[in-house]
Amino acid sequence: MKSYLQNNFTHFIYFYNRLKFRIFIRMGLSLSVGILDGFGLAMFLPLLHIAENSANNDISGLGNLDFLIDGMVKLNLSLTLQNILMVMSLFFILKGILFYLSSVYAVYLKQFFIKAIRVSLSNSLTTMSYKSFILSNPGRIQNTLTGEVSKISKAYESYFEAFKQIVLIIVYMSFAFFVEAQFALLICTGGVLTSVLYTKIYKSTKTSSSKVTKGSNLYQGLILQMVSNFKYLKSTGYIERYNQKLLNSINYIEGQNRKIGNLGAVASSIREPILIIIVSVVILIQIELLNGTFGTIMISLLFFYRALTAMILMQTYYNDFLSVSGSLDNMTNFETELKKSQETKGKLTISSLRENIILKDATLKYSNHVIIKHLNLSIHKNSTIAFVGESGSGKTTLVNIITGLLPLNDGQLLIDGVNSRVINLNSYQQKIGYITQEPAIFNDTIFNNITFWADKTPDNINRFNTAIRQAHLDIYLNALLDKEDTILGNNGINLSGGQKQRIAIARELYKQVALLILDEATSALDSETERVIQSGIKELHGKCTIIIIAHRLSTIKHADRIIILDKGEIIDEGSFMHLMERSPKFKQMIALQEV
Ligand SMILES: Nc1ncnc2c1ncn2[C@@H]1O[C@H](COP(=O)(O)OP(=O)(O)OP(=O)(O)O)[C@@H](O)[C@H]1O
Repeated sequence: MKSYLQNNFTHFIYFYNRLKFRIFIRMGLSLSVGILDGFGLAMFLPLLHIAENSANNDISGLGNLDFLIDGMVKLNLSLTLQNILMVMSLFFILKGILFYLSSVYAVYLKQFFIKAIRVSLSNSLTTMSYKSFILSNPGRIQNTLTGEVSKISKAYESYFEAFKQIVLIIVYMSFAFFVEAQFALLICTGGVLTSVLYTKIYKSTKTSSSKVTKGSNLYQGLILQMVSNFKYLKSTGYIERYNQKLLNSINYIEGQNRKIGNLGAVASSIREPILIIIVSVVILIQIELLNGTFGTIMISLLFFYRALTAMILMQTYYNDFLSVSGSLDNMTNFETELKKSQETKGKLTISSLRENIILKDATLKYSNHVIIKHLNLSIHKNSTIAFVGESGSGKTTLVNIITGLLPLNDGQLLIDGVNSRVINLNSYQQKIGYITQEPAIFNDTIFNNITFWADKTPDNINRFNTAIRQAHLDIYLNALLDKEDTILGNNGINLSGGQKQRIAIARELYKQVALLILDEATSALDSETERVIQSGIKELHGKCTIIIIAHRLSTIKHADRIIILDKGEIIDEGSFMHLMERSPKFKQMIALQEV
């Protein structure tokens, strides 16, 4: 019972934190609708009396609701059939108006709630630290931000509908108690006894709901991997085997969904027969054993009919809520994890790189595994520096530190002498260009891909054309029917590897970055294009700071400095010629490449 209450309280707090006082406005409106409905229904009793005994104007039997009759008398309304019908209609008209307001407010609140969640999730994802991101499950992120949000919408809807029905049950029960307390008490006892039956159904529904959410997270992960590895899976014939994993996952999720559906079917089909049996037994007791009067029982029954309908609805909505409550728990945990995964935000904004980037005694670990060890490095503005070393020596990690993606465990990253911890990293990263082996291509036009959705002003078009020329994309672009408005397709599916890289290079040239990272950037280019790009980069030599991660040592001949990394440490550095002369390791690397 305690955990039952705790669970529901947790959910209420979750909703309250996002809706605040609005929750109570919604509840207040529902309550008012219920009360007006009760008043309207209560008018049936004097109506019954008039019908039974129209000559005799002795109207009583409303129990504690007699004040309604008194109110009419005070307003000088004689208790005629017309007046009673008029007052009753008035109550129902008012109820209709409030019902409308309540429904409109509920729609507004739902939109408000879902929008707040979507905005908060996308903001939190934007400011999530890179380290947390690489340790997280992409399937879960995808599933939570899309499918799960829709389920949360359903959870919200059913939770408040159930809540509303509870309010109505309380209102109708109170009216029934006012009219005939003994009868009401007997029915309630029966109601409480049956609710024990439902506890088990609720519990199983909740368990299955959590399993559906976990299954969906896994399923989304599998889909994402299938899409990104589609070519490999297809060309190797592994796709059928991989598809079997998807099918297993689908079977699991749908098995749980079927269980939830079956439980719902059991719950809703036994509900009415049970309730009718209770009411019948209680009527018999009331009339046969306790000598109750039929008139008051009829009005009580009217309220009970309303209360029982509300109870049936409440149980249906509550079961609906439980069927998606796993999503709500998942969302709560996900939001908490996202909060913990936020990058630390310095305040100082950077407008350009003025002098240098310095690493002082830098150490970075993954768990307890030291990847970069007490490394010292100074990169001067507008110099070109290359990182070389065997696979796994820490080149990419080092670049990730320099770009502020990975915070150091020890030591300092200084940008123009300022510790990166006090810098607003986003302002620094806005000055960085990054060209990787797998360039980021968006399913949009060439213009938008390169300018990152800039307006087509004459100035921007000029900059775009210059970038296109420098990246040697002009011949390709001119041959296209839609020119710069050509859509590139998902992940640049319509492009060759070399074209993708040239688009990526053009984007960074357009951006006019202060620091350009080339991570094996020319790997997918043919020799001629590579030569052209190299000359483009050479053009940039001295105009911006360039860091190159290259396996092909021929591409870094013109770098000002080459840093040789081994197991996260700098083991040598110097110009190409310099290292050729004195570094056996470098000579060995060159020799291996010439083979
Ligand atoms: N997310 C991670 N969790 C744990 N260890 C990691 C993670 N990412 C990288 N590493 C480890 O850090 C070390 C350095 O990796 P890094 O990618 O920097 O090497 P690299 O020199 O760029 O290699 P390559 O030339 O193959 O790309 C490797 O031992 C790698 O296993």
